[in-house]
Amino acid sequence: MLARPYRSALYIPGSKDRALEKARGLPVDVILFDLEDAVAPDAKVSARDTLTAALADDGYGVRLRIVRINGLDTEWGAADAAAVAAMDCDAILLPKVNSTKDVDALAALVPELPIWAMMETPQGILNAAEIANHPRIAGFVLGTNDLAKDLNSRSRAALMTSLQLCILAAKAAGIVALDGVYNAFKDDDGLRAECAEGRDLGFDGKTLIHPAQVAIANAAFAPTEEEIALAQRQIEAFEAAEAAGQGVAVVDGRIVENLHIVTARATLAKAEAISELESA
Ligand SMILES: CC(C)(COP(=O)(O)OP(=O)(O)OC[C@H]1O[C@@H](n2cnc3c(N)ncnc32)[C@H](O)[C@@H]1OP(=O)(O)O)[C@@H](O)C(=O)NCCC(=O)NCCSC(=O)C[C@H](O)C(=O)O
Ligand SMILES: [Mg+2]
Repeated sequence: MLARPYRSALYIPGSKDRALEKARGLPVDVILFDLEDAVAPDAKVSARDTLTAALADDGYGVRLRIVRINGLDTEWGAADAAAVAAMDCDAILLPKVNSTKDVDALAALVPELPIWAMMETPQGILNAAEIANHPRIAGFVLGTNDLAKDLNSRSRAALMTSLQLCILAAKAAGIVALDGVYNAFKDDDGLRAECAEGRDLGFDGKTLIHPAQVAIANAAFAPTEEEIALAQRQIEAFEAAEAAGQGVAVVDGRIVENLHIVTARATLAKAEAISELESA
């Protein structure tokens, strides 16, 4: 069983039939079916039924299906959670998680599904390590719009400490971390640059708001052909060095040790997982 890729995670308003239909044909790794911010208050209740029916019809193939509910402190949250518990989906996403108590509250309502946490409040960021270690938590999704609002910040640079705290917490706990959305959905160059930055920081993928963003994220978070070729050469060189009783190999003038082989094997496994997903 290969590790699943998380390069692209597209939000789809749970109230929009056309978008729910369109998503069945999009090459995304993850779908974030939204009942929260993408759905207007007067459509919140009917969106539950729309989404339940869409998921029952299926057609989403191997994509990971995650449903974002409204907060449990809202008038819709508890009923959303009960509805999602009965939906045909893979995980539930809780917005504005401040502490493990919020996760406990959802876990009590939804006993089976893995829980993902929106990391988008100052309190939540300060509690990132504890939240990541909660036994029901499977992934973090950065909510950079809410975070910028609460911090009264005006640039991505100002969010960097928060992004990195979440990545540290996620890596230490062995869970997935997805970067926030890029709001200017017609600015491909800007998205490409932000995806590259997110990849360099260590995120597993990027959350998206429009189908036109999918290919850019998929390319940015996949190993490049050069990275794959280098990983193969590193493994070959290291195995040859080991056979000759050496603990270190040299490739392209750089040392290659056991720890680099761990990264090289992870690169190949990710490339294989992507290839398997795309041919499914
Ligand atoms: C941003 C949009 C409102 C733009 O919509 P629209 O003007 O309709 O776009 P297009 O006409 O270019 O759409 C072309 C076709 O693509 C389909 N479409 C559009 N968006 C999606 C989507 N997200 N998923 C699936 N399909 C989509 C349209 O139906 C058109 O199809 P067709 O009829 O075949 O041509 C819109 O993209 C949108 O609503 N996006 C989602 C917004 C959203 O989910 N927001 C909430 C999540 S972001 C967030 O909350 C972040 C976080 O919490 C934080 O704090 O940061
Ligand atoms: Mg948000």
